[in-house]
Amino acid sequence: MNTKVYAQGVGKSMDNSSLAPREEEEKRLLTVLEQVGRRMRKELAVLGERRGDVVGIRQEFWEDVRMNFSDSSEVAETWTSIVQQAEVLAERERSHRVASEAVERLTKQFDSPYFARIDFTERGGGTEVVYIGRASLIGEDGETFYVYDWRAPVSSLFYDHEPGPAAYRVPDGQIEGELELKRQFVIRGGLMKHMFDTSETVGDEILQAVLSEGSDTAMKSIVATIQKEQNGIIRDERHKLLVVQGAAGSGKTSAALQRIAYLLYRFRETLTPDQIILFSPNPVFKGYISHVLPDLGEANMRQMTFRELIEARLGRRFEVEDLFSQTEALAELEGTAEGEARERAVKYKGSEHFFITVENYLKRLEREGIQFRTLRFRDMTIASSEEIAAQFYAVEASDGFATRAATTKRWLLQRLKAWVESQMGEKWLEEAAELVDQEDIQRAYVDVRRSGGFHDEVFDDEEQMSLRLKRQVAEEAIAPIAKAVRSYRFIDAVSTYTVLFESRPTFASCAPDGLLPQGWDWMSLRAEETIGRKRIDHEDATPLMYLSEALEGFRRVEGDIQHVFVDEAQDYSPFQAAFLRRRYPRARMTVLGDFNQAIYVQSQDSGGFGGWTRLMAPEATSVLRLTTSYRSTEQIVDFTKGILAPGDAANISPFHRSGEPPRLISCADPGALGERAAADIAELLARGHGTIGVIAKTASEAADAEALLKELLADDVPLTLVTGGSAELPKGVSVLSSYLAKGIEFDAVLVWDASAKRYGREKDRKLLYTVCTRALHVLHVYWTGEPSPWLPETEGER
Ligand SMILES: Nc1ncnc2c1ncn2[C@@H]1O[C@H](COP(=O)(O)OP(=O)(O)OP(=O)(O)O)[C@@H](O)[C@H]1O
Repeated sequence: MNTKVYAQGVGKSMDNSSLAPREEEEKRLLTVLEQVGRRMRKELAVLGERRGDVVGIRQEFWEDVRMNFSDSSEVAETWTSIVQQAEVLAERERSHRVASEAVERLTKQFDSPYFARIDFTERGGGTEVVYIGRASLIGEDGETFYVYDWRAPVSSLFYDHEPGPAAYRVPDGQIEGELELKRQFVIRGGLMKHMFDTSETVGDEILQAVLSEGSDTAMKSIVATIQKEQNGIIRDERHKLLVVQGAAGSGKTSAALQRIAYLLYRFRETLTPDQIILFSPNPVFKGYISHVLPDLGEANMRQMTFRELIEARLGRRFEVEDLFSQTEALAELEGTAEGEARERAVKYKGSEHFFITVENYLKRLEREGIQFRTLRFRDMTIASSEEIAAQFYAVEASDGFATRAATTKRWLLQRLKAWVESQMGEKWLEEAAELVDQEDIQRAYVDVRRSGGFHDEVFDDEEQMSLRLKRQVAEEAIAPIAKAVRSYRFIDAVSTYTVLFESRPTFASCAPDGLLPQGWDWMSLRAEETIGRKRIDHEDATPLMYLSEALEGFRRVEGDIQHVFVDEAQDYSPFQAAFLRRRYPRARMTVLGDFNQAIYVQSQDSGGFGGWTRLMAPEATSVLRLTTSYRSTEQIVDFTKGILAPGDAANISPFHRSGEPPRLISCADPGALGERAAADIAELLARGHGTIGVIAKTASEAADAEALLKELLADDVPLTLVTGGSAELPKGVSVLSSYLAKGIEFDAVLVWDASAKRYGREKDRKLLYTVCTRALHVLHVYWTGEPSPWLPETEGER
């Protein structure tokens, strides 16, 4: 590598003959900062003015509103004046927000306006000097580009090329030429700390420096050090489906977030953050990555866990098992016939075979077979399930489920209305109306007045009042039914689903090979036991959700989403992958995962990835690999590779950053383990490691570990038990389960009890790998009794 270093610091040598470029760059930096300062002054003035406006309007809001409720026309006028005043306030608040965002951006630009410079000579043209930063900076003339946004087409030269012949893509083609110079800067607080000329795509020194820093409780953006292969992922516009297999710590999540920022910039006219959705593994991870986009000056995309999706659809009426509980239940049943049957069911219900079966079943449901719920009030039938079915199936099948369901919904709402009218003479209603309180009578009175009642024929008006009252009472009585109809609950998706496990011929006729899966009888009994009792096994949740959403029509559910990102994709079953594809029919998909971290039974048979790569046509699909692990030191990466089977570890290489070897520590008993870990924690904190993760296998072991450590550590040590409900990663020492550690990282990781008892089975190998790869700088592995057979032999302490 050929690197010129212009200042002491991260680099090794100082090149005195090159001070002139440094002076030149410092001068230029001042010019840019001056521009930033000027813009800042302007925006601050606007901000002050708007703030004043907003405060003023808020204070005087009620003074400027004419309040008069003496009659209905006055009420209307009062209402209009409130609306007007609120609109003025909203408008000022909007421009206040725009100005305050600009000030925020400029503040960041003042700190570090750019991180790179490239000199590019276009073929047949002159040389252009381009500075690249997190955001662009354009002069007041509207023409001078002081800084280009890192996402501008020309900026990709920096990430993709070394000096020499180079090219970059523009929307209508490609621009070719010669990259004359590539320079990197570290600017902090407006001061030039370092400056390098480099011949590598993105110079090693800066990356080294960035990676050696301590980790934080929130993820950082990698904009200044994006690597070429990551840039390929970030800027891909050609493929509808991007599948990234990347080693632990290779920057999959980072690349995904940078890609979202890129897409929001590139398609800013048509794409908004709420049209992008990212599926995260758990709430802790959600919090962990939620600062990256705002830091890049973009609003966050939507983020959710698959669990939240399931809960939203099924959680209100059923107790739905989650993936962790399923995993722990399977572990407990291991070796029993029951355990074997359940594992078979989990794998089958996550398979493509089952997905096709459900799809075929849906085709059949186009003709017949959907189960509907009878609408009933007390013992009166408002619409029977047969009538609803007849209505649903009367709509042309070619209109699709969405239209048929919506038409049926409208019909049912009409039916409810008619039913209310039909009840006017009924005794129950008369009685109920007599019990009505004063407030309701008042409402009926206002209603009658509004519709022009209360004139001379007093008798008639009274009758109208009574009718109104009764109507009101009847409508209130059936309000829950109307609400259920509006949210399509007249379709009984659960019963429709269970038919598949009640009727052999139905299942067999839908299965792609006409066969029942092995263990169908067990699944059938299990469905009766669980679903019949309002409990849903995790393996049934996605198929059920699929059926339920398909019967309402997916377009209605989430038709507007344009990009779906799935992180930790190896944890999804092929069924779930195919489901997401159907759920977001118009979306492009970016899917990132690592088959070496596939720790759940539901996805193990697919090699962790099979389900994703076949979702779209091969020409629309790109499968990429990231093999360099940036997170951990060379010593940790080499060690963790040793946990995997040799074939699986073959494609992982560390980024050359050296650290201390992992420590393997055998302890006499749990008490000794606790004492040793507590002493090590105190030492690691004293050495300045800001985030320490104590990772136990299960949630209950994590709770025990935390209780023990709390006793042993001094009171002022920041120690937190991170649970499934935690939304933020705390500073200091976090104690958590292996499942929650997915996707996040710590300066130091202490693996709590890596004994053969805990991590002894083949299935535990990838889990142990996942846990150990969370470490940036320090890794300690403790156990009692026999160590896990997956721990590699090292020369460390035993
Ligand atoms: N180009 C880069 N420049 C600087 N840091 C990087 C770069 N790529 C990755 N990193 C750092 O490496 C670490 C791991 O990145 P990230 O979490 O995105 O990896 P991952 O592939 O999603 O990991 P895992 O699968 O293990 O969860 C992070 O600290 C990230 O900041």
